[in-house]
Amino acid sequence: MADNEPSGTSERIDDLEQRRVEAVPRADELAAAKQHPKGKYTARERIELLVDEDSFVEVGEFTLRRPTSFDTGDDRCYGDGVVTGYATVDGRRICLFSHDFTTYGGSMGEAFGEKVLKIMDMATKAGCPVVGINDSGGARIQEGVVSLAYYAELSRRNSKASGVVPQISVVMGPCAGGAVYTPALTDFTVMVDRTSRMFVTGPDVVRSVTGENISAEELGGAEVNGSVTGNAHYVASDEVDALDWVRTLLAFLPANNMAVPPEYPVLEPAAAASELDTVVPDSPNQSYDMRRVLAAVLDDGELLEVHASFAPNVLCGFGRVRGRTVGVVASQPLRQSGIMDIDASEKAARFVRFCDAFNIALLTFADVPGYLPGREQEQRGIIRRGAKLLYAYSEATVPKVTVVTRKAYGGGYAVMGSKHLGADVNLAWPTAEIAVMGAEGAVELLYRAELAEAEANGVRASVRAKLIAEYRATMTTPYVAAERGYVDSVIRPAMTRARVSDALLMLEAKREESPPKKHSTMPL
Ligand SMILES: CCCC(=O)SCCNC(=O)CCNC(=O)[C@H](O)C(C)(C)COP(=O)(O)OP(=O)(O)OC[C@H]1O[C@@H](n2cnc3c(N)ncnc32)[C@H](O)[C@@H]1OP(=O)(O)O
Repeated sequence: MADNEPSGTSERIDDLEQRRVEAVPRADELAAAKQHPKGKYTARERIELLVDEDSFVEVGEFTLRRPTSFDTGDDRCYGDGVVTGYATVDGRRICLFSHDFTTYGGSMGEAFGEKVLKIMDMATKAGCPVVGINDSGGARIQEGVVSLAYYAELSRRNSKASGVVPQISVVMGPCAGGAVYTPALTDFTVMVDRTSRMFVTGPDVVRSVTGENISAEELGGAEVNGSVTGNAHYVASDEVDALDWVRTLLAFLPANNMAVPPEYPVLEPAAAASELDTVVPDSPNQSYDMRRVLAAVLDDGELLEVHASFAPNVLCGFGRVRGRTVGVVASQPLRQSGIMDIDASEKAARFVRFCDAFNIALLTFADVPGYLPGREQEQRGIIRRGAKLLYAYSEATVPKVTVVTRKAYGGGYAVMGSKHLGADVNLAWPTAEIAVMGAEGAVELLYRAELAEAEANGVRASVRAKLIAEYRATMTTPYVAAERGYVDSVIRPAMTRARVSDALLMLEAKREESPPKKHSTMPL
């Protein structure tokens, strides 16, 4: 034994304490000195902001990287650029990892990769959510192919854990190259305005390969990933806001796919039920805010929106009805009249599949004039990509309750939680217009000859108005669908919360089996 090595028990304990000081408080002090001037928290501070006080148990704080043929490893430090462990959030267990940008730029090498995989495996076996806080320069250059291997391994773990435990990524700095695929494979990604960047190749590479000059913010900032690409589910104003959002999100979710979401005390909605009787305007061409409907249906009117600024023509988010989590998919007539387009379809499909995987009942509100027509959407693949939502609803076996508030035209009717896609309870307001298309378009198509004759006689406007009124009275009502049982009940809007909550209670123990298969072949 070397002279400076501890021999007795008390010396060994002292030695442990010294090592711990070096691995944790001393490392944090150095990290804070680098991160704070940039307006960023350290890896452990971020964990402390996320989890319950004193609940974090670190795993692998004494990990050291192995020397490589490239260097001697003299600069090695404990932890190897990532802090891993488990903790509780609101008393419920989570596993987490948090990149330490101040150690080798938070880049992933072998020891780092092993730590992350270990915690992922632990979460999957223990059945608890995983939160990954990303702030990294990507693959560690000194460790070459080994670091690439760990990215691939991590993608495999993400895929294995998908649908088993909720996976949440928080991007709080750079996230480039292969590193972006872990957030992409997780269920939710949170970015921080102006400090997060996520791109496959950064501006320098873009410039050298394509000659294009583009800033990092424009290429992969939080704003662009939140509203254009849809990679970010929430854009936080700062790091504290990002971690608050994750805490709120976790409170809606079950620990794993075998568990049910946590139950909370029942809260009354934020708006009176009677307000729903006046939400839908008399004119079918006038919009209204679907959030007003949700305010009178959900507990406390609370909706935790995901993808709020991406495809805002459909709202997706978590709320509660009588203390139980529901996944809300709702047309938003305020934005593009709530029409279904590619982004809206993919956004809602992903959300529906998440809810189905994690036993979260689906509550759909439809006011949708159909699928968006036109060259741009057709050429970008609205057929294949629009089919994703049909697929997701059809595949979902959780309780599904749908309310048609106004328009449910054409493919929009079918896709927004219709009975034919397996919804359990379908309700409609008396203002519902369930038809192949709106009255104006239908009359132009059906009465071409009559309208031409009326035109010749100088009475086109009055004939057209009469035909539209007739079509509305006979075709665009909820009663044609109700007669056939496609709608279970036409209800007074003010009764919506009561009827939705009764339906969800009735469906609480719903069990629906799907035929055995290896996996589906959904249109990706
Ligand atoms: C399958 C996976 C494939 C991939 O991940 S390929 C992508 C590989 N990564 C990259 O190309 C990004 C390389 N890094 C960068 O571009 C920049 O460091 C980055 C992330 C934009 C951050 O820039 P700054 O905030 O200015 O910080 P900085 O450059 O001074 O870096 C801070 C310290 O971190 C180090 N670092 C950053 N990325 C690293 C990496 N990948 N491997 C090893 N060390 C890395 C960097 O050398 C610097 O160290 P030091 O403080 O000078 O000792």
